[in-house]
Amino acid sequence: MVELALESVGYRYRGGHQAVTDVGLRLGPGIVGLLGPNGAGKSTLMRVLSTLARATAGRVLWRGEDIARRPDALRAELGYLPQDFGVYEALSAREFLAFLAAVKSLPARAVAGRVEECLEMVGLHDVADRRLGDYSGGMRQRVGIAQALLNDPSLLIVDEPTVGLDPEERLRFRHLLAELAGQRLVILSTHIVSDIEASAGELAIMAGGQLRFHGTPEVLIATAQGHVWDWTVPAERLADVRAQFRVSRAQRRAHGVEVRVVGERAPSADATAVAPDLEDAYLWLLHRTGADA
Ligand SMILES: Nc1ncnc2c1ncn2[C@@H]1O[C@H](COP(=O)(O)OP(=O)(O)OP(=O)(O)O)[C@@H](O)[C@H]1O
Repeated sequence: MVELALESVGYRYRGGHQAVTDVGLRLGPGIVGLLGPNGAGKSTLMRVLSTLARATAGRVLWRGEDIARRPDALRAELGYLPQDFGVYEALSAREFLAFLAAVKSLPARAVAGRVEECLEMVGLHDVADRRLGDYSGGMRQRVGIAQALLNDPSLLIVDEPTVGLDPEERLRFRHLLAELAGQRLVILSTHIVSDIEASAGELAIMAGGQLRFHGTPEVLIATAQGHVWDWTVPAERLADVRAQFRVSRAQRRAHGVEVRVVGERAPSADATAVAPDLEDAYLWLLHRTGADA
């Protein structure tokens, strides 16, 4: 049974900075969106879950076993795409994957077949002999996913994979991850709500090193019910409104700027209450837990 359990996990850097505090989570198959603003502690937590850093408090259990005691059991089933994934520019995707498959000790007779399967899965089969140096950002990220899939991992950890991608590549990458989930546990960290909006069945939201929410997007959205308003303001007031209220987005219209505001109460008598979406609910959560201060 694919299960990753975090019990009061904490991580303190050597200099003394407490990056993760008391995180408890139990995760099974499916896509989990790990969402949080920059500096929330996501990357640190991902490194702990990938056995690259050891929790300084609490423990992490993979299939019931402490990963600090038996890191290899998790590593054998882990696919990891770090935030700072780099490729060897002179190699082709096919060569690069074959190289990594050997480094990862895949059985020699299985390497060629598996490399082809992974290229196929990420849609790079037709360009697999091109130099990686000539790949776009999105294509490189797909190579990153392909290498993470080489060992057919049960646990796939992907850290901020859409940073630096253009909107089209971003979309394509999201679709790819959704297709790959199946029986795997995919943990996808991002600070962009739309990255996980369509795919994540579960959300874990961190801010200031702490877990602020864990549950389905629907539950998160329900918590913001009654706290979101549409309000049209003159364009010249926009800066003021932003300074005074939490604005989840603003759209210029012929008669002014339509802003969506989240908050305790209506920003003005002429604002209209509207149904929250995930972006609003995320902003509301950060606000009400004081994480956006
Ligand atoms: N090597 C380090 N030594 C000390 N503090 C660190 C180190 N790396 C990160 N931190 C701090 O730990 C906190 C959490 O950082 P982390 O990178 O885990 O956050 P994040 O949510 O992944 O943000 P980002 O998306 O910006 O990477 C931040 O305050 C960061 O400055």
